Amino acid sequence: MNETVIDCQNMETIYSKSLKRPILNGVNCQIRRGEFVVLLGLNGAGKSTLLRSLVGLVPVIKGNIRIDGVVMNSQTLPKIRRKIGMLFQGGGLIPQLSAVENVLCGRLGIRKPWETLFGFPQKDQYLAMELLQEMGLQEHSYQKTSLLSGGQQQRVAIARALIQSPQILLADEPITGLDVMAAKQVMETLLHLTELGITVVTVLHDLGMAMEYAQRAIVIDDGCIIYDGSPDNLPVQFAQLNQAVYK
Ligand SMILES: Nc1ncnc2c1ncn2[C@@H]1O[C@H](COP(=O)(O)OP(=O)(O)OP(=O)(O)O)[C@@H](O)[C@H]1O
Repeated sequence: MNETVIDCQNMETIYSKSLKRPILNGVNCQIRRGEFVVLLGLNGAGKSTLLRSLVGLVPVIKGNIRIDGVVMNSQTLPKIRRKIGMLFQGGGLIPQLSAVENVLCGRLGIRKPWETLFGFPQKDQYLAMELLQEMGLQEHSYQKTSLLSGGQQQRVAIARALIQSPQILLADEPITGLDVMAAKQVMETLLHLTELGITVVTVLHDLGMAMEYAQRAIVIDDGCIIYDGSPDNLPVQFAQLNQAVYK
């Protein structure tokens, strides 16, 4: 479990005119297989940008990113993306489709167009049902996702990411807007994935959840990592951040 799967070396992203600096500047971090890492920081710090840069959605100007030992560039990006599942802010489900149809959408990047012309192969459908069962959503499989609760929708989104069999799952604020019980269910699901060897990196705003579930916390401020270590020290880190903001 000591193998590095995400390696950012002195990474600098595109320049933001409004910020008058690169959005991320000199980011160094190494994340191991099966680690559960939370990214924290104030609004606009650069957390989502860091997640998006790991799937090649943000241009990197300096330094490099290695995923599972492979340096990210235009040639390696398709291969790298197949290793990574992404949960976007708000889940990104198609509300008028059922839960199982949404999960199957996760196979679109893997199947060739002709393979899904008359529907998804039966093995994909079994896999989608199996994942919904693992998420405790079996009885909601054929329900439109617009009719599911926020927590249930988030678990459908996790199943959709998992149908690609990713080695890494990146989640952008997966518990925002959920009640405590639903948020805990999502966090427990993510924790369970790390026990299966999947690396989970998630943006959170909830220090309590970060301390309860994550192994490691990375705090970003103004595009730089200002803390990388145990989640137990987070209250101190945030007290310092707040002091700096109100000075
Ligand atoms: N494509 C872009 N071009 C220019 N600036 C951008 C771009 N994407 C993000 N930014 C800016 O970079 C900064 C960091 O944005 P980011 O979304 O990564 O922050 P965040 O830490 O995830 O914030 P939040 O907690 O509010 O979601 C913000 O000031 C944002 O306006």
